[in-house]
Amino acid sequence: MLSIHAMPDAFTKSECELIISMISQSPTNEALLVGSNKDHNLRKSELVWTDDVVGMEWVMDRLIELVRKSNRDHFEFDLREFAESPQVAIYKSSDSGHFVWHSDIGSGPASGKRKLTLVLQLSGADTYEGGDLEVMPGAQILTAGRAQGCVSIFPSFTLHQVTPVKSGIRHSMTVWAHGPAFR
Ligand SMILES: O=C(O)CCC(=O)C(=O)O
Ligand SMILES: [Fe+2]
Repeated sequence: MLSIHAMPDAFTKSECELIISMISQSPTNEALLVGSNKDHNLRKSELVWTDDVVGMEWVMDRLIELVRKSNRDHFEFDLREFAESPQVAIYKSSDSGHFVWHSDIGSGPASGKRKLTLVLQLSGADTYEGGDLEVMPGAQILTAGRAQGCVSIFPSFTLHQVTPVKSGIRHSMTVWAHGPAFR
């Protein structure tokens, strides 16, 4: 099974900047972990759920198409729906934005059915330091593509983390595809 599928130019730089400016007008929520426990040692970021932002339908349409193609070509999981709003996470160096090692499969009605995780790098790679998305599909740690507009897709059970942002601000968008339990 393919561990991480990278699509380097999935979005253009100007599309990423447009998404950042659209979400920057929305109020943010403090990031909650799977199961809604708040623990800043585990995660520190702000979140915007894009279902709450008008004019984002084209983004969702594109993300669905990318997941569909990636799943057809690489994963072949039984996917049925996108049961949760995509979220934009904002990791700021001013509060050491980060997210420690975790899997995305939770115990909630939607988070328990997550099967593929898609992360889109929204910020320009040289606008922040640190903030690497690292994925551990096996014994080795892989660093996801950092280029603006790069999409990384991996099974939601895969351990991954975002290292602390040392300077600047990192924006990313995450969406999950859901389906029946693995068997
Ligand atoms: O921001 C990222 O690159 C990853 C976010 C993440 O792991 C999550 O929302 O579960
Ligand atoms: Fe995650």
